[in-house]
Amino acid sequence: MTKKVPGPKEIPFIGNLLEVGSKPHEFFQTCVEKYGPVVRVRLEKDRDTYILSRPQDIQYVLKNSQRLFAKGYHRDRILSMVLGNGLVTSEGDFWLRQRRLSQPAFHQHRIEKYADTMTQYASRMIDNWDNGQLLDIHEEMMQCTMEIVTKTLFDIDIQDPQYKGSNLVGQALDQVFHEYVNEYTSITRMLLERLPFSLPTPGNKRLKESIRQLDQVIYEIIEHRKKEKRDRGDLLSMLITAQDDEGKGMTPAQLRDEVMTLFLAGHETTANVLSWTLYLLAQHADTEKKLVAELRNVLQGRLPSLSDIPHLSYTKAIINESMRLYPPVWLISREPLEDVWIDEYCLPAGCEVAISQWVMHRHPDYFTNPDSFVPERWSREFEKNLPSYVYFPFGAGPRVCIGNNFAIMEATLLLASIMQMFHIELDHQHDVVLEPSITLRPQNGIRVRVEKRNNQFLFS
Ligand code: HEM
Repeated sequence: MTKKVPGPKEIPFIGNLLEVGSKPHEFFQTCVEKYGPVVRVRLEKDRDTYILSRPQDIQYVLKNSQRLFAKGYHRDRILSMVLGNGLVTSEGDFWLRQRRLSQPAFHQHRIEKYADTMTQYASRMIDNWDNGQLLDIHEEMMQCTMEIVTKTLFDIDIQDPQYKGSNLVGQALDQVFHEYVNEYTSITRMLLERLPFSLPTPGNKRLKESIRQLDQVIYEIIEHRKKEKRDRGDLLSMLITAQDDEGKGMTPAQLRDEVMTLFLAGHETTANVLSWTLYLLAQHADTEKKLVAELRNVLQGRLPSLSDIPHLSYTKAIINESMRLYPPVWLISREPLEDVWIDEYCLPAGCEVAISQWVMHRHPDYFTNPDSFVPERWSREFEKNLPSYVYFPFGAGPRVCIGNNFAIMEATLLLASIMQMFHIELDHQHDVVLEPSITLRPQNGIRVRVEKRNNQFLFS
């Protein structure tokens, strides 16, 4: 016999939507605190959401993410239209084949080649900053990670004069990204999902037009590359040459979907890590001091490189702690393909199972002072004793992030490049607001003043 899953009272027709408001992450956290490890809430018209927060239940869902649980992205029509059937949105055997074909592009020895691009582009960004300048640090991180992903995906430098002003991939991708992510917040997306996408609203028209333009550009590049028949060292070259056991590669449509997916998945997430890390460092002078000491000791004033990364252990602890407090992906959602049992509770096929990094990473059972920024907690001993499936910024199981090593390398190199040259001061006139969209981002950016460190501080 199944027991009734505990959860907050719902209002007819709107369920718990009012309580969720613009802070679903906090609502989920309160539900777990109040009702325990399995909570039922109503956020959609036609199905319940079950929030799970016990490591063994999270393990069960994520490990069985292919056999028993689907990702359920077919419900998000706009996302499906932008990403098509790429790695993030596809399911079952199709996903498995694509994952196997894409995996070699992310092997450590392959992505290590991108380290120089990362520092080079970070240094180009920093060179444009003046001492004392006010800027939106999130905008800077978004631009820099976008340039890095465009170069590593397509071997295109969007600052190169030959690409400037022409209708090229960086601009087209940026346009789609802007229309999709900036114009469709989670609330508008939830409402729009109920309307036909064929409705000629200005937003729909703009999104469709930018996707059309982008498709044109991407298909041209793919065609040109296929004719060129040489490995340019970028991710696209790898995807074009990848073949399955039967010697079959990806069709142009599959390549298009994977390229779009990698661009979107690999760009804003890493920018968010960097923005939140800089935001935290600006509020923790002691941590900043220790970080600068490590950078000074390891780098001696030169730009960081791949071989420095193993020596930047405090930098790594800072990134871990920042992703604990501000996980760039704050929620993983799954849909059971059949009825599943979690203890004495039966979760029906087709419901939503929600697993939240925000909730788990701040869970008081696993982290002392869970809301405090303490990079020192990331000792070897602590990592060894931390139960699995409590800290998972990149997900886990078969659908774990394919770009996790790429992202950590990029975040480390960019953070080291920035912090050895600049001190970041928050602009206290500006409110930083968390926006839990698909990613956890600062809604109106983060305004800061950048102050150049003097050479004496750097080299003495
Ligand atoms: C700090 C940065 C990043 C974070 C926190 C992050 C987080 C995640 C998470 C949590 C998932 C799993 C989602 C789920 O299970 O439903 C995921 C999947 C994915 N990520 Fe990332 N990601 C990051 C950077 C990147 C980068 C740089 C790339 C590519 C260049 C990338 C490409 C992907 C792809 C393709 C998937 C889908 C994998 C699959 O289902 O097979 N991500 N990411």
